[in-house]
Amino acid sequence: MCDTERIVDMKFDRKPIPVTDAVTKVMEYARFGGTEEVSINECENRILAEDITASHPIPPFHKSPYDGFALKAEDTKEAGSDNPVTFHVIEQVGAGHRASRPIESGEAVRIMTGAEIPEGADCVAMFEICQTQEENGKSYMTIKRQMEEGQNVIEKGSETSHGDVLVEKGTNINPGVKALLATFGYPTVKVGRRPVVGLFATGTELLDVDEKLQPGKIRNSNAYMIAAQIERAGGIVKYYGKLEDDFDTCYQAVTNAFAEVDMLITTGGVSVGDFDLMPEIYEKLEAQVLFNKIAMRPGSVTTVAEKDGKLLFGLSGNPSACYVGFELYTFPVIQRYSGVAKPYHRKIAAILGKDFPKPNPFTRFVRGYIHYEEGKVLVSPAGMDKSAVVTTLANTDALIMLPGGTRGFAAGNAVQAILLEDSTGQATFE
Ligand SMILES: Nc1nc2c(c(=O)[nH]1)N[C@H]1C(S)=C(S)[C@@H](COP(=O)(O)OP(=O)(O)OC[C@H]3O[C@@H](n4cnc5c(N)ncnc54)[C@H](O)[C@@H]3O)O[C@H]1N2
Ligand code: MOO
Ligand SMILES: [Mg+2]
Repeated sequence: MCDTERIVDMKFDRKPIPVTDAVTKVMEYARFGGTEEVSINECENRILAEDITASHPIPPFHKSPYDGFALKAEDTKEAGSDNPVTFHVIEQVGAGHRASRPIESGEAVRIMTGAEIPEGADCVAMFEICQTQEENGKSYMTIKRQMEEGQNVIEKGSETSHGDVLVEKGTNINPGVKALLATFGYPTVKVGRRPVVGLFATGTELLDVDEKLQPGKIRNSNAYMIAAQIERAGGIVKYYGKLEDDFDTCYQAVTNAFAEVDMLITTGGVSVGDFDLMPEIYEKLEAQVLFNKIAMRPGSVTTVAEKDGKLLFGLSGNPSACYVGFELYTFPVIQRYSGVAKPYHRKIAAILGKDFPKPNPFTRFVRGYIHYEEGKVLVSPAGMDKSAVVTTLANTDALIMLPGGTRGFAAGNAVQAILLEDSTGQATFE
């Protein structure tokens, strides 16, 4: 048998594997990309590579939650509506300042929100319940209510103690995490490196976004879509442009790019057509094909190969198949590289919002969107459900995962929805 016949034979000899097996195979080659130190100003949506530990208690001192007077509660024990008790106001303390001396019985300090409670004081009476007067150049304050020890005092360490682990490594840095980094004095933070993900679109039919439509041609939408998916997943896009379906050009371009990136994505040319060149390219590259057929729709032809520990993702050319293939197989690899503790998209139980009567011989990932009704989470198909469809994707933020061997679903049925725009994640695919 000559080489061409052998390759052609291999092309058609594809054994579909279950989705979970495909995910497992890919993740065997997914690795953590190491760490780097970034400024607090540039760490949004990066992944913590160190635990955030309280470097001091919060608050770091007993502090006042109100503007008022700090005093000894004991001094108010006789106070009542008919029995005002008067205090000598010895000084005024704003946030950022401290009282110059401890207070004595009968004394009060005018204190502002956020200021340290003076030594000797054990409560704060809000301005609203106090009356003030001046006499002979001295300030006095009168109160007609009893105060309790500890009243209106935020105790040192009441929020968190020194040494508490507050955010674990592997967590996405959101605005709240940034607040903690600043609180505990982290001008820089250790995060996971982001992978450089190379990207090619293949297909002689592809036009650039600024080109006029021509007979038989279409604009290259997958490159823009995948670039945005890479960024949404936390990767750095290295777009190499589009390639015509010519073996030597494609082989050379893929070989060169593969050496420069942490992983490479191609779209198109993975099926069995005369101009589907990717199978031959993997062969010539001597890459190990992990799978080239998956028991799923869309994206059954999604192919993943490995060479020297790096992954090549051969995503389908059909836009919906390409989109789904990325979210199932490339997304968790990018997440793992970046150090995300839970690298898979979060899957939730939801109620199907519209009928989906199509039978599902294989696991089907219907592009859908989440909505809420009467406190319930619903997910509805976003539109036409064909592999070649592009328009439905604009309205997609979830994939409705319908098991193989089912005969269609009706509105109201319980289904599983894979959330594409939720950074919580989950530790396993299932
Ligand atoms: N005889 C068979 N034919 C096909 C099979 C099969 O098993 N046997 N599988 C079908 C399935 S399923 C899919 S999915 C497609 C996969 O095709 P390829 O991945 O080889 O992609 P292409 O042939 O290059 O293109 C398919 C389709 O997508 C359009 N396309 C390609 N690139 C882009 C892009 N960057 N932006 C927008 N659209 C793009 C292309 O024009 C084609 O229409 O194969 C089936 N065939
Ligand atoms: O791979 Mo194709 O997308 O199954 O439709
Ligand atoms: Mg094809």
